[in-house]
Amino acid sequence: MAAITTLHPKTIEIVQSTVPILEKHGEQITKRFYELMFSNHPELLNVFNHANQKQGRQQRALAAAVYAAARYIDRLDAILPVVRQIGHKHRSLGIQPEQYPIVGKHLLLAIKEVLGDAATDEVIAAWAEAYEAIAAVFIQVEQELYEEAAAKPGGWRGFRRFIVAKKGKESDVITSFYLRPEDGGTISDFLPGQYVSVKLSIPGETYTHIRQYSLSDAPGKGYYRISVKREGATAEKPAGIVSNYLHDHIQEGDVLEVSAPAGDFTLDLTKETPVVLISGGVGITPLLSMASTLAIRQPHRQTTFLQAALNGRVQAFNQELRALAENPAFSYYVCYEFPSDEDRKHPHFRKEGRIDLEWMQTVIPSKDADFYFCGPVPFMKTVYRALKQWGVPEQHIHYEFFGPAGDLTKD
Ligand SMILES: NC(=O)C1=CN([C@@H]2O[C@H](COP(=O)(O)OP(=O)(O)OC[C@H]3O[C@@H](n4cnc5c(N)ncnc54)[C@H](O)[C@@H]3O)[C@@H](O)[C@H]2O)C=CC1
Repeated sequence: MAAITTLHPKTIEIVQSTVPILEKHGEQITKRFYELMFSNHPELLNVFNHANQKQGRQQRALAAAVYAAARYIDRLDAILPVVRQIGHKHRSLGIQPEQYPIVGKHLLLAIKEVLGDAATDEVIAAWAEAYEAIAAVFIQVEQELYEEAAAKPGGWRGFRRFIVAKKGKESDVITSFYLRPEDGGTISDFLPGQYVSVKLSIPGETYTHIRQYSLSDAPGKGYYRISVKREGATAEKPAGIVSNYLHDHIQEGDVLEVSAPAGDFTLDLTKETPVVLISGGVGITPLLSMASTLAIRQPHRQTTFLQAALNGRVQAFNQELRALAENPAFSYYVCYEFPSDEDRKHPHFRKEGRIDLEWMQTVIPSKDADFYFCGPVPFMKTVYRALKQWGVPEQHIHYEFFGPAGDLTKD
């Protein structure tokens, strides 16, 4: 476990008393931070997701993480679960200890610039010290994760070349890629719910792109399967560069660079408690891996799977879930927001519209269960609030954000 540096009480006092001021300017500071850092270190654009930058999600996530760490600066062990979650992502991206001082330097420059006179030398020195302590915790946790991933049978560091052994359509918008290592070696096991990072050099793009995709099949099959939604352009964001490239240009026989599996949104297979898996759209991928693993490892464990999709055309893995539902311990219910006449004939179709607590209570046998969910952020907010309202304790609520973490308690 990470050894945590003890800071001077004065430093702690200055940092904690300035958190609210920095928070007020939070996104302005992190936006400026990224601008400054990328102009001095454009090579870091190979690592950071440019789309999340443009939408401001990365800025919000970084601001939230830094200020949370600063609030707990006198007891950093309280934020270790968050550090581990971010550490998994960093490990899959290949973040290195030497990148932390670069981030620190530019973060302080941005704080100085945005706060102006309020950023006295004393304040900046306290933040520099605090940042170093926070970075030390991240670096140590990440080193442990690198070692763990490399030490596993079939494990590796960094990226490994995988051949697309099979490409298959799962719905109008989702396509699966079955990946086998080019070197013909073994691949490490993973926990259902984990993801891999995929690194791509796309013709015409200056920098490489890295994206995380959940593994959608059970472990132990000799391949990794990712299932990618084609991200079309919307009012909020342009079409996804990577997802469209994968759909349109990556074919069977092509090579992708892939990280070892990572992530802490995982199903606890040592427990026997009932499990409820709730998916929205492409958020089904980690949950299907959990359901498929349960079928192999704990077929007797009571499992309820709620699948929300806009309609049958964009609904993925219908056949796989119907096959799983042949097990009497596995109940499967489908919720379509806009069902077609054909969709209404689906044997597991139970609800039209959006998922809500009232319906959840009619199909989920008991709130005494472990709940896992994943889907678009508005969907996750709905599910999270419903579970809280129902009285499900926080430790039984598990969820995963695709991309930078957000806050489900805020609108
Ligand atoms: N965990 C995450 O951060 C995830 C993010 N996404 C992203 O979200 C976007 C949309 O994903 P799609 O698969 O196209 O989703 P979608 O637009 O097909 O919707 C999936 C389901 O969520 C439901 N839904 C949407 N808003 C809801 C709300 N407020 N309350 C209850 N249910 C709601 C819809 O009715 C539908 O059944 C994509 O950009 C995707 O990458 C998707 C899945 C997981």
